[in-house]
Parts: sequence; C-alpha cells; structure tokens
Amino acid sequence: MTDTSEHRSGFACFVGRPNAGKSTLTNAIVGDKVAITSSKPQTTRHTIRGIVHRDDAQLVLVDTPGVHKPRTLLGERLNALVQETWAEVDVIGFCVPADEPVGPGDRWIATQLATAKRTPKVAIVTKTDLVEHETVGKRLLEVAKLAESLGFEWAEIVPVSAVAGDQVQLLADLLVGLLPDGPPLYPEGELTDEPELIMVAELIREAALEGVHDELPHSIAVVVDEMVPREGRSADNPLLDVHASLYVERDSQKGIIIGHKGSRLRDVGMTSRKQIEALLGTKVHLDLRVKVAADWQRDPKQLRKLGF
Ligand SMILES: Nc1nc2c(ncn2[C@@H]2O[C@H](COP(=O)(O)OP(=O)(O)OP(=O)(O)O)[C@@H](O)[C@H]2O)c(=O)[nH]1
Repeated sequence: MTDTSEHRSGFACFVGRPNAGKSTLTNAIVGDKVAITSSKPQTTRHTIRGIVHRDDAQLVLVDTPGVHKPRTLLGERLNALVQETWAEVDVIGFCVPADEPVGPGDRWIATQLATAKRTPKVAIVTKTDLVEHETVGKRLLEVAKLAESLGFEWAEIVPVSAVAGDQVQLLADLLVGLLPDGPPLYPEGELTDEPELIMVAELIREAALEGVHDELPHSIAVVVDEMVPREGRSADNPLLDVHASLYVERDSQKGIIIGHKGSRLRDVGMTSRKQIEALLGTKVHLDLRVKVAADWQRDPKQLRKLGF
C-alpha cells in the first residue's frame, strides 16, 4: 500500500501564448492523447485534464486555453477561465517556444501571471529540438529576465522537447516536487475527467481545422448531439452511432468545410472517426452535419448551448 505521508498530489497547468506547445507537452507527460493538439492556434477551448499516476505522486494536468487579448465575448470567457484555473492550481508552467524570441505576447501573459502570487511558477522553454544549443541558452536568459523585470522569480526554469521526449521526465519530477503532500485525488487508471462527449467533439473540431486557413478556426464549434450503441449488434461486435453538428458562422464557411462534392467533410469524418474509435475502443458510425449559427461567438445564448 502507498504510504500517503510520502505521497504528493495536486494540480498543474501550462500557460503560454497560442502554439507554445502546451497541449503537446501535456500529452508527453501523461503519455496518452488526451489534450487536443493542432497546428492552428487557439484550439484548446476546454479545460482538459490529464492525470499522471505514480507511486509517489499524482499530478493532475489542466490544459488551459491559449491566453490572448479578448476581442469577442468568447475571448473574454476564455480569459476568465484561465484566471480561475490559476487560482485553483498548485503550480503553473509558463511555456515559451525556443524557436521564437520572448515577445510582447509572452510579456502580457507573464504580467497576468505575476498576479497569481501564491502559486509557484515554472518557466518552460519548449520545442528545444527546433533550435541550436545557444538559442536555448539565450531563451532561458530572456525568460529569467522577464520574471525579474516583473518582480517575481521562477521556481524552476527548464528546457524541454515534448516531441523528442527530452527532459520531459525531469519536468514531471520538478512539477511533482512542487505539489503538496496528499493522497491520490483520482482513481488509478483514469487519464482524464473530461466528459467523453467533449473529447469526441474536440477530435472532430481538430480534424475539421486541419488544412483550413485564416479566420476559419475561430468560427468552428462542434456539438455532439447523441452517442448511442447501435441496437441489434452482438456484444463482441458493437457499433456506436455518433451524431455531431459542426457549427460555422456563415454560409460561405459551410462551403469550405463541406468541400467539392462533400469531399472535405468526408475526410474530416474519416479522420475523426478513426480517432474516436481509438479513444473509445469501439467501432463508430459518425454522422456529421454542418450548420450555420450566425455570429455564435458573440451570442451568449449560443455560447451556452455550445458549452461555454
Ligand atoms: N518540433 C517540435 N514541435 C512541437 C513541440 N511541441 C509542440 N510542437 C508543435 O507546435 C505546434 C503547437 O503545439 P500545441 O501543443 O498545439 O500548442 P498549444 O500551446 O497547446 O497551442 P494552443 O492550443 O493554440 O494554445 C504543433 O504543431 C506541435 O506539433 C516540440 O517539442 N517540438
């Protein structure tokens, strides 16, 4: 049995500007695909938790949305969600990508971070596989100076590459070291407490975002309307019917999503179906509808319906 007096447990979250590598790092630490990554910024809308179970600790990772200056109601809600998360966690990991200089976006977030006075903050220089050694060193210095100029200190500064698996274990150890003593908070074997519906919706959204440009990412939302086991299937060959709606803001965007003779939507369906099957461990029939919800980003009623 685990001796709880030598066991730590608590929450950590990664923050950083869009594309800083937060979701990828979460996945690398948890060792499974639970958070959604995408080459498009600002796709992590929901607070998705991955849980690291160890003999000596349980680390619950909360993947916060990309912090950004709010432009719409949705943006404001995202930022409120981030602030709430910071107040609740035991340690915050601030991510800056090694392949880009520390800039105004990072400074803006660090300024917000400075207000979370009681929470230890670890600076993480991500994507170190993309640059030379000296650049990593330069970035580490920039990050240290950033905190100094804002009147606080990092508990640790760590360079990592989630893709190369470099220093990921060390980072996990450092985060664990900053957690309070306590028994496990979740049962063993649980990777995430995110409802399956939301994870399925995120997988569809991720597939829909692949290969679309410019403004579109901000205009897509996915709602899973229904997930029901197909009747009359034998227990050893089940099939899950998933009905989902993909919301866009304008008719023109509907065309982009659907593609020529529906070819794009078919690809989105195929890609996400495979992911959903892997996630849920069962065969899936996916029924995807594209709908227009005009200006949904600014409409509180629509936002509630879409789970914000
Ligand atoms: N080469 C390399 N690429 C990485 C690494 N970590 C993340 N990336 C890439 O950087 C991009 C952004 O990574 P994400 O993990 O989605 O970034 P994020 O900070 O969660 O982004 P938001 O959800 O927009 O806030 C993706 O294309 C990743 O594949 C890394 O260690 N090395």
